[in-house]
Amino acid sequence: MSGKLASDYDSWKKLQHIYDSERSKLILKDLFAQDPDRFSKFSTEYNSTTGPDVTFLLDYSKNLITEPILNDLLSLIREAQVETFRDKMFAGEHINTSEDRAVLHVALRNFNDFQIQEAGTDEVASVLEHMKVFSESVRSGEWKGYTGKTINTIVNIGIGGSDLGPVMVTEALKPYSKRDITAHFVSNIDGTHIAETLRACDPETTLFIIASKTFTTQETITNAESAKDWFLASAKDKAHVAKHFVALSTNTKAVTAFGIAQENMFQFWDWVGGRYSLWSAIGLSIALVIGYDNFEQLLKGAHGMDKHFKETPLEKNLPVLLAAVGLWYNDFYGSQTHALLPYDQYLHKFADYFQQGDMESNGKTVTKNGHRVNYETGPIIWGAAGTNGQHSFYQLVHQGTKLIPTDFIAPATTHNPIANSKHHRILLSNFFAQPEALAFGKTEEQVKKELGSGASDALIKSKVFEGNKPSNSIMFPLLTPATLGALIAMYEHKIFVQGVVWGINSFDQMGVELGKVLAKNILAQLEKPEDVTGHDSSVNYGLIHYYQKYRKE
Ligand SMILES: O=P(O)(O)OC[C@H]1O[C@H](O)[C@@H](O)[C@@H](O)[C@@H]1O
Repeated sequence: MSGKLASDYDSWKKLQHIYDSERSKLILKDLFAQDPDRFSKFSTEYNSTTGPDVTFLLDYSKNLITEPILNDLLSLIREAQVETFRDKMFAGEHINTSEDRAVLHVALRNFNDFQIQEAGTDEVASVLEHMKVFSESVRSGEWKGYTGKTINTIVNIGIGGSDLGPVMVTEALKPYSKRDITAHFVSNIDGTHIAETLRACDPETTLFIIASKTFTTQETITNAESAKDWFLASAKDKAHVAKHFVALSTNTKAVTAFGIAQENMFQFWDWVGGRYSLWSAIGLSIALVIGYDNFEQLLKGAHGMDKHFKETPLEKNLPVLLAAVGLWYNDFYGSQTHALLPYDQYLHKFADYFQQGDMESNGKTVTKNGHRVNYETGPIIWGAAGTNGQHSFYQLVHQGTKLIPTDFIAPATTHNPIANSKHHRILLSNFFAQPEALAFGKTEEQVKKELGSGASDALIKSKVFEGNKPSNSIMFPLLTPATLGALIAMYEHKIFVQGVVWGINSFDQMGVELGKVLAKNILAQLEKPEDVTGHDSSVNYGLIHYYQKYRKE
C-alpha cells in the first residue's frame, strides 16, 4: 500500500484511460460475437486440493472486460501488493493496524496445515473439541435440563457477527439438521424479538447461547438478562442456570459476572473479527443444529478455499477474479451496489450475511495511513434468493438507470427433488435466463417484430431492454457444508483483496461507534425528557418530546 492512494497507481491511471477511451466498445453482444472462445477464456473451475471435494464453476464471461482489461485489473491488484498483504495475513502479522491485531479467521479452519505464529492459535483445536463434546451431548439427549428433560430448543442471543453467520449457515444447511432441535436467533434490542421467541420456548427444555465477542454489547446483554429472568421465573434456583446458559466470548470476566460457569464458556480470541467469527466458538449453534462433523466439513471446505487463495496464480484465483471485476464497476463505471442473487432458497440469508461482511469491512473513507480516498470503496451489498427478486426488484436491474453488477449463484442439484426435480429445472431455467437477458437485452427491432405494425413508438420503447448489464454466474453440484464453507471463504477473500487495493483497513469497524455513544447519552436522559439538552432541535424538542407525550412504563 505504501502510503499511496489506489488512484496514484500507474495501473489505476491506465484503467481510467481505458475506461474513458474504450467504454463505448465494451458491448457484451459484440464481445461474444467476436470471440467464440469467450466462455472458456473467462471462466474457471475451482477444485479443492485439500480436505473434502469441493468444486465450483465461475463464469465471468458476461462482464464488460477484455483480456487486456482483465490483465490491467490484475496489475492493479499486484501493484497494490495484495499478494504481500495476503501472506502477511496468513502469517499472523498485525494487519489490522488501528487495533494492532492479527486477522486470523483462516487459523480457525487450518487444521495444522499453514504455520501460523500467534498466541491462541494453538488453542483452536481444544475449543473445537469442547464444541464437539458439548454439541454431541446435547444432540444425543445426554445433556439434561434442570428437571431432567432433554434439550429440544436452542436460542442464540447475539447481534452482528455473533448472529448473522450462525443464522445464515443454519438456514443454508437445514438439510443436515437434526430436526428435533429447534433453533431461534434473537438479536434486536426491540423487546418484541425476545418476547416472541420466548413464547415458543419451554424453560425446562431450552438452552440459551449467549454469543458476544466482547460480552459488552448492549443488545445482547440486555436480551440475555431478560432471558435469564424468564428462565429463573420457572427454575427459581440460580444453580440451574449452568444447565441452560452457555457463553461464546473472548471476555471471561464478563461471562463469569453474568453467572455463566467457566466450563460452559467457549473461548475465542481478539484476532477473530466479529464478521469473520462463524468459524469460531460463535459457530456453536451451527454445530448443535447440523452436528459437529458437518460443522467440521464447513471449516474444511473453507480451508480448501484458503489454500486456493494463498497458492493459486492471480489469473485463476477465484476471490481475486471476483475482486478484479468488482473493482472495474465500483471504481470506473461508478456502480454503487452489487447484488448477490442465490438461486437456492436455503441461501436466503446469504446477502444479509455479506451485507455485514462486505459493508462493515470496506465501508471506509480513510486509508490505513489516514488519507481520505478520492475514489469509491465498498459497494452496497444487497439481494434476495431465487425467483422472488424477479417479481420485485429485477425490473430496475433490467431497465432502470443504474448499472448493477450481479452474482448469480446456484446448485446444479437440489436437496428437495420434488415432482421429479421439476421445481429445480424451472428454478435453473430462470438462473440461466436472467444473466442472458441482462447481457443481451432486446432491441427495438426485435420488439417491433413481436408487436407487429400499429404499435406505438412509446410502447415499443418501453419494451426495449438495453442489455449490456454484467453478471457472474457461480455453480456447484450441491449445497453441502464443505461447499458452503468454500463459498463463504471465497467472498471473504474477495473483500480482503478489494480492501487492500483501496488501502483501507477492512478489519476495524469504527463507524458503528458514534451512534452507540449517542444512544447511551440519550438513554440516560430519557427518564426526564423535559430536561433533555445537548442534541439538535429535532431530537431535543421534537422527537423526544413526542415520545414523552405517549410513553407508558
Ligand atoms: O460479538 P459482539 O462483541 O457482541 O459484537 C457484535 C457486533 O458489534 C458491533 O456491531 C460490531 O463490532 C460488529 O462487528 C460485531 O459483530
